Amino acid sequence: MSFLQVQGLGKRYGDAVALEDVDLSVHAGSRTAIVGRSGSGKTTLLRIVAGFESADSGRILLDGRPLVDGAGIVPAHRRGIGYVPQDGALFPHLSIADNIGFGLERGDAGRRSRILELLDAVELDPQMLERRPHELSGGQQQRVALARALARKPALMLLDEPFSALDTGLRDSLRRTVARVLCEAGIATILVTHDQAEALSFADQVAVMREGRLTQVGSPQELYRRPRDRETAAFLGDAIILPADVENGWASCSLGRLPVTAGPRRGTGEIMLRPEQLRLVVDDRDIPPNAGESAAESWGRVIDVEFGGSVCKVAVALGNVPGQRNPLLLRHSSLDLPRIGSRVRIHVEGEAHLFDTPLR
Ligand SMILES: Nc1ncnc2c1ncn2[C@@H]1O[C@H](COP(=O)(O)OP(=O)(O)OP(=O)(O)O)[C@@H](O)[C@H]1O
Repeated sequence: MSFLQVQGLGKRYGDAVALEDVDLSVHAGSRTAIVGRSGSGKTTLLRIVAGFESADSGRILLDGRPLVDGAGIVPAHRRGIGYVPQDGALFPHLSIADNIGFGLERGDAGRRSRILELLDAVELDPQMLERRPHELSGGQQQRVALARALARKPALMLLDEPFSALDTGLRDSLRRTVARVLCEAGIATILVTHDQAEALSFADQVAVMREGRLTQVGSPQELYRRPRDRETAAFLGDAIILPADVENGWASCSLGRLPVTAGPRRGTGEIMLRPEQLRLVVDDRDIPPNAGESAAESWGRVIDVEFGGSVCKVAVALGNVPGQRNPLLLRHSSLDLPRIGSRVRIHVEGEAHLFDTPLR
């Protein structure tokens, strides 16, 4: 059974719809990421679950207990929910020890040892305990914010873009620490983020939010490989989208004849491939004029190369589609980058994905 259930949640600010009929289930001890563009309603959803905002309609149940049900609301401090905002929001006048121990009883004999235990869990040095927040780096402050939110052993942790102000290396390491700490404590977590790579690597359930609605919810693999539509596909990573004629589980497109996950559907529509499904073979020597007619292989000419370190981007104009306006953008190793103007083979691996949109 779901640990957190959000049912038909709605919220307006004046005429602006922030949330519309949002349903979400989160299992005990699991990690959910909510992704979506700026203004799509992610923070509003988190703040209503935390109890900092009220909903106009809908219900929220935590472990079977109603938190929001019509006019009835459990106040934020009675929900047993931890919340870490983007900037950590530490108390600037309190020491690190008192920030972490803020929610713990002052006279409690175990208070000091609990603070030390939390400091250790978030991998901070005990020498920092008497410092003030401004004497810590941004990443260290976010670790303190997490330790403070963990102090009262919440049943659910809400993280609102807690890594977004940090640079990439620090962000990755802090994300791994946070995931480990929450997993060890068995705390169900919802992370809000703009960053698709962060969502896909952190969560075991990803929910995509658009204009106040959850448009698709599923495992990271399912959403990445089987997005419902173009916009979700592009939001979760680079996508190669091509018109195709679909019949009997095969798609005929500018890259040849590809197997497609279409079930019994047939007609003309759009298929999607992820760039890692396309392998570019540099081969100037002997490409016969009818190359590209075989299944899952095509050929083209390199029109641009963008050096990007470990992964580079190669723009290829397909040879068998003279009128094609947009070149394909393929990923390639920096070790054997093709020259601009050279001819290449493109080999497609795995199945193409057909969007849910109706076929013509
Ligand atoms: N207090 C408020 N008063 C009026 N409108 C608000 C308020 N809070 C949010 N909104 C509006 O509600 C919509 C959703 O905002 P929300 O902050 O939830 O989006 P978000 O997806 O978290 O965006 P971001 O990623 O930029 O933080 C936006 O159109 C926003 O302008």
